[in-house]
Amino acid sequence: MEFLDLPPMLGAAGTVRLPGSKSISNRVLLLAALAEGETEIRDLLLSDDVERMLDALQTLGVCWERNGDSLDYRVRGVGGPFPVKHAELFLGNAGTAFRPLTAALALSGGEYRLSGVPRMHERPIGDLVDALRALGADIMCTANEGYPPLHLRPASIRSGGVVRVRGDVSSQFLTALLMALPLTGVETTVEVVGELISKPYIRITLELMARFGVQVEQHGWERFVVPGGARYRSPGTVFVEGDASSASYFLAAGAIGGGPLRVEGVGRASIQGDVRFAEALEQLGARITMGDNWIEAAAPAEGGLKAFDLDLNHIPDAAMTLAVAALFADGPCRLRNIASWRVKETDRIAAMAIELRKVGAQIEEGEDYLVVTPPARLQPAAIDTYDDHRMAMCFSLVTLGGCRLRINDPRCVNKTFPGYFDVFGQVARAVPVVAIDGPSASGKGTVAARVAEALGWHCLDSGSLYRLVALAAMRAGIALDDEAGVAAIAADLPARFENGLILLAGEDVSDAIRSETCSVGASKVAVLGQVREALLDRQRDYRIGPGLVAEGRDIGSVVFPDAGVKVFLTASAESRAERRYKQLMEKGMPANIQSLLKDLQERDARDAARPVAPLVKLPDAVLLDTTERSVDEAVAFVLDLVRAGG
Ligand SMILES: Nc1ncnc2c1ncn2[C@@H]1O[C@H](COP(=O)(O)OP(=O)(O)O)[C@@H](O)[C@H]1O
Ligand SMILES: Nc1ccn([C@@H]2O[C@H](COP(=O)(O)OP(=O)(O)O)[C@@H](O)[C@H]2O)c(=O)n1
Repeated sequence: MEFLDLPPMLGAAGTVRLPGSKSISNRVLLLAALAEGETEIRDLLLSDDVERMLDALQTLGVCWERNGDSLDYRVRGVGGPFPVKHAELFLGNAGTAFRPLTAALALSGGEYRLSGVPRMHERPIGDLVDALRALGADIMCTANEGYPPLHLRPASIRSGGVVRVRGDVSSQFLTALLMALPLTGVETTVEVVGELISKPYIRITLELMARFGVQVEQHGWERFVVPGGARYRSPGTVFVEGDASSASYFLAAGAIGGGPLRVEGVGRASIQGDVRFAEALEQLGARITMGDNWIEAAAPAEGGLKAFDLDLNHIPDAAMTLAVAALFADGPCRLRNIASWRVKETDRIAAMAIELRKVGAQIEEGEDYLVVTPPARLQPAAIDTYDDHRMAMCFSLVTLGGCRLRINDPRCVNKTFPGYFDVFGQVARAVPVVAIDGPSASGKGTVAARVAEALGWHCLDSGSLYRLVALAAMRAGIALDDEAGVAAIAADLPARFENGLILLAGEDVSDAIRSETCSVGASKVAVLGQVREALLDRQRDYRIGPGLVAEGRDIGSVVFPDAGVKVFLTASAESRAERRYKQLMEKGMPANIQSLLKDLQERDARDAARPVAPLVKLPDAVLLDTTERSVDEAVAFVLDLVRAGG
């Protein structure tokens, strides 16, 4: 499976220009298609769900064109039902395309087949189908009653009167019906059965219908009257607001990661209900400021985020972000009235519970609620995303707790926000890493320790891990070429670094691992792929704020490929042998310069030739040859690179 490894983050701040709203994009496209006249749509969202709608409209005989590579589209409305009367539409997992098109096509007098991905076929549509059947539509659920795929056939529509639709499973059923009803040309009253959920989405629908010339008469949230003789007319140009649900990740990032973090494209003047996510965040203590077209979030003035108990029915999508923000609160947090999560891209309550537990949270899961108790310390984990863009996006916030995280199948974000992880990476500051790689005795350990001290950062001597593995394997009587045996030792190495000492099962082995036997042994176990793999996470755990200086052979290539500064430190073999000789003499350890040189050349050759993680100078690493340079000069050189920002 494809995955994305996110580094631990120190904080987040900056400005993000949001992609267009999915809800608005797909509604505006459908309204523009059904309207009389041409509509210019500016800042349309470019994403999978919108592609599904654009493809479907084209198949149905609606002409549209994109202005070059811009986000501006021109749609030539058909001024009534769709002209193409026979079509098969594949709509992926796009609920915002599937539901409204079902209603519009049911009233278009043609024969249509609508299908999607397997998950789409598990998402209920029965309430909408029932309402449309009550109007006379001929709709068959070809697999399971109440679920896509659907087969629509021409039928005489009994327009007018009252049609009832359930509002307590998905508000998209009501949206779909309202948007399609003007096609009948007759006044129709829609009565909502059950408590309407996600009301703000209905507000978006009504607002956009009004912009296209159809004023729905609203009686509370129970009755809506679509007037007779109403026809959609293009308003000319429509600007798509930024996506308020997508804004939630960045606002939460500002609240968790310091901020201030500003999102542009939504604000006080927004028609999207999810802007109220900002209010929820405010209740957690975040500092929120707002303009007409922007919102900014920063961490509480004092302390961390506060625990919460909130009814989130009005912001079901953005509420997922709060479930992850809860990991940073000062106590258990309750998310209430979120039953609609169960019929979204995945069963989001179940998925959220499983994944939040992976990072250490305690979870209580109910039919329509979730209680999240944050862990004392977040744990790195591989997060499954269930083909759900929001799972992927909201979990990225975990990294703001200084915790690295793997996101499986990260491309699911394409549904609504294709560039999400790049944008997140621009505002979130990764814990910085200086990677120093190079051959034996080139001075990596010495330089790394000095640089780390000067910066006040942590230091990792990765070679000592390979040395420890060799020592532990030799002591356990395991042959150094027994890959599985040595890897098992590496996976469970009882080693600690404390007060400048290196301890193996509590015993000080700082000098023992520097012996020639351990040097040769380390070089041998280092060629084993499984051993390297077993030590990978252990090395990555050293990436802790404010920063890390790590040295070895594959730090810049494998362990921390995203390191901001990469140095390839080297010196001639003769001077390295001489340095190592002096070093051993100072420690009172026996040595012979000729055999040191030979041994060092052999190890260099082994390190450079091995198939896994060989020692190479990467194109993005800066070469530092210290044959003619002192330690002080080498340290100053690296510090200059760090200060210059890599
Ligand atoms: N630029 C340099 N000039 C002279 N001696 C150096 C230089 N860099 C390191 N040394 C010395 O060489 C020895 C080996 O360095 P070390 O940091 O252990 O290398 P590595 O970690 O690359 O094996 C140490 O005694 C160190 O003081
Ligand atoms: N990141 C690393 C670090 C060390 N090693 C191996 O571990 C051995 C000991 O590493 P070290 O850095 O302590 O070795 P010296 O450079 O001090 O001789 C090296 O000879 C390498 O083969 C590695 O393969 N990858």
